[in-house]
Amino acid sequence: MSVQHLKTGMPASARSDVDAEVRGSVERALAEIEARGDAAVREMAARFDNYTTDSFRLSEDEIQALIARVAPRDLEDIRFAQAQVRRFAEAQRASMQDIEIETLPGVILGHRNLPVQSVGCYVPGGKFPMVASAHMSVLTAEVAGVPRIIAATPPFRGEPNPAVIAAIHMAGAHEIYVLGGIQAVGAMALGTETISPVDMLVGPGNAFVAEAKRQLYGRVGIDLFAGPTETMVIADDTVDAELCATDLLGQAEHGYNSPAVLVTNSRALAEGTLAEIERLLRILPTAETARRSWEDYGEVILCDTHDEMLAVANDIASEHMQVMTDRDDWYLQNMHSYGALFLGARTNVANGDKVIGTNHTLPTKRAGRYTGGLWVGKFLKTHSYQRITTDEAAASIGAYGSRLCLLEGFVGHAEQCNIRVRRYGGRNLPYGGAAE
Ligand SMILES: NC(=O)c1ccc[n+]([C@@H]2O[C@H](COP(=O)([O-])OP(=O)(O)OC[C@H]3O[C@@H](n4cnc5c(N)ncnc54)[C@H](O)[C@@H]3O)[C@@H](O)[C@H]2O)c1
Ligand SMILES: [Zn+2]
Repeated sequence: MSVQHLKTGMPASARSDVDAEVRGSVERALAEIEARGDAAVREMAARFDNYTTDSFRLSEDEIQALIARVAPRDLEDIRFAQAQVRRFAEAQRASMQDIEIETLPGVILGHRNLPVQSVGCYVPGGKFPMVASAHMSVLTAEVAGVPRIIAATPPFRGEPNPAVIAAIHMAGAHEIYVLGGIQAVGAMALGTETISPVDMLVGPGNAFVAEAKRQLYGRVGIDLFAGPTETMVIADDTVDAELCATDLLGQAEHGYNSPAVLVTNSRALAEGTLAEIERLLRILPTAETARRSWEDYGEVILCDTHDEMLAVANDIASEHMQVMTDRDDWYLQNMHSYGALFLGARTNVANGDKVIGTNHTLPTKRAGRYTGGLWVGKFLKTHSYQRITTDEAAASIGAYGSRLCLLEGFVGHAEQCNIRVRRYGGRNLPYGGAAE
């Protein structure tokens, strides 16, 4: 096997130092919010976002005034994107069925998919006002039937961003708060004097937001670990360096810590992409952050074979996987760990981020090994129920139950079964042996 790095990012030890620092600040900030509620939230909004207000919650009048500032074309585009997200989410919802079956005569087992009762959607907006994240969290929760949906988004350049607020409102949020970072997710999950706590937190965010959600997990549910954006391009010589460089930088611009990785079996494409990236970084208006991401986290990995490329890709489990090869379908069949796949040169991550209809909130930091992205199913809880409808079933399954309880030493449990065997059982048990 020959897998060769033509470019690497910062070493793993430096990355884990960064993680440890974030972990510490989040721990301290959440403890403050828990202890002092709104006062702590207020101080953090002033410190991290330089933002003060009488009420972090927007009134209906404030929401309408912000929406009135959005250009009609922009509102129309948001409506279009939301229609695509809704269409796919509704089809996914329909794929989840409640079931009820008779597993043995007189034994009925079933499950129901029930929505979480209240969710807090984080809509990021420190560096860019992320309009699309509103559809992904709020609208999807709405399709799932969540009765209370609240959303928080940071001020952008000192005030709530009109397009983001419009998208959150149009997606169906019931309460909107102008709050960012740890103070937003902390306040929604822990509750304060003015915000009643939610059952679940969802949505992407920077390292502070993702870590805060991770620490709050257990106290509340979370969708997944959706931290700083990552992208991988898997390409062979069916595509050119300009396309690969564009796709890598397109996502590296998210922040200073967004890994972008090229995996290829073509040395010419690898070297060409490195050169193209340098050229594009001289003209891309967001080059300042994209360059930092590329220098610290960018990688170019040269393999001999597609099998090696597949193994590298599954191991890194990148959030976005753009596949542009002579065998895209083979990758679709064989990839097992990733956030979402983008297949073929016509497809791209930006469409997936903003408009095409699949959810853009996706697992990062290798969480793709154990979860897919946010979807309507994440807002639904699958609860089982059971019912015994005949005397014979109560006695027969009870005989098994009784013996299996005693096998573990649970006499009280066994008695729950025995009392029913005595009450409902005759001597003729249709299955299983009689209790002694
Ligand atoms: N995984 C996904 O699905 C996905 C999707 C979209 C976006 N993203 C990621 O979301 C992130 C958005 O990041 P962003 O920063 O622009 O917006 P953000 O809204 O996530 O974070 C902004 C907040 O961070 C807080 N903050 C900033 N510096 C801080 C510090 N030193 N200490 C404590 N708090 C601090 C501030 O309160 C601010 O309100 C990007 O990293 C992007 O890659 C991920
Ligand atoms: Zn993106």
